[in-house]
Amino acid sequence: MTEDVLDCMATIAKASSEWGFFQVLNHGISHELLREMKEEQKQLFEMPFEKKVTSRLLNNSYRWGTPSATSRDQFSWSEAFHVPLSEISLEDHSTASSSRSLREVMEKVAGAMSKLARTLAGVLAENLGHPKDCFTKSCNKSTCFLRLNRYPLCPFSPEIFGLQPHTDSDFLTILHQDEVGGLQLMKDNKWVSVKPNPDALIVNIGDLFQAWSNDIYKSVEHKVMANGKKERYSIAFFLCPSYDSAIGSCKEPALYKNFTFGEFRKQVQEDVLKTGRKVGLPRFLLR
Ligand SMILES: O=C(O)CCC(=O)C(=O)O
Ligand SMILES: [Fe+2]
Repeated sequence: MTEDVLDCMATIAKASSEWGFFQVLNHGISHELLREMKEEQKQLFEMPFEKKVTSRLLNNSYRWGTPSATSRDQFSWSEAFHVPLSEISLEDHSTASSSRSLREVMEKVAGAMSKLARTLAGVLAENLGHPKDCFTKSCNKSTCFLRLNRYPLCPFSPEIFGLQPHTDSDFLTILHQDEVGGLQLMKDNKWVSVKPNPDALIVNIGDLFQAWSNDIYKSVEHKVMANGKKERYSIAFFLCPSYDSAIGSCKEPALYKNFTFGEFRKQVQEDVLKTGRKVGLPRFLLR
């Protein structure tokens, strides 16, 4: 490996420890493809709400806001399609069949982001002395998913979130945001805005990678602020393993109990149901 490559790998590892977030340039996903994706995404979301809710589009993957919210501060002013990669190309039996061009573009974006996510996860695993594919082996097309997000302009901004503060329940996320802005991440107890850069993709470490790395890499809280003037679009790829995958710590002494991704998801869902909030990793700490 050349010195440049080693430097780049060290920079990725440092950012994952200190920020839990970084941006990548020269990521191999063309502007043209990302532009086409946004166009398709716009057309999809421009359908009437009624149709999005009832017509089983993209295998019934439509979600809006926070239907269970009981107060303004629990609400997310956004809507999304949340699609496992294995379902992008399936016939969706919807009454308003989503277009073939949308599915084709999604397939391309998913393929490219998946490759990038695996490369980056490989770099971060090797940095801790483990084989590149030691956990991405258990990530496949039915466990990873793509989320298409739309943040409509919001008359109640800035009191309302576009997306509630959260950490991602995966290994690693690749995100493409448009030029509007609004994404913020937590650094040293302060919210920091992630300025849109049309050439960059955003990468963030998820809860599973934090547990596996024994807290060396950080799964950092982030949120999206609603915007009173402009709607915003983003697309995210989530690198997830199968539910039966064990997420042990790769170092001793381990900070976390051994748990499977399925157990983690179940606990998150129970906490959200009971308290309205995800607790996440602290539930699995050994002491
Ligand atoms: O839209 C964004 O910028 C962030 C999306 C996000 O955090 C998520 O989908 O988990
Ligand atoms: Fe997120």
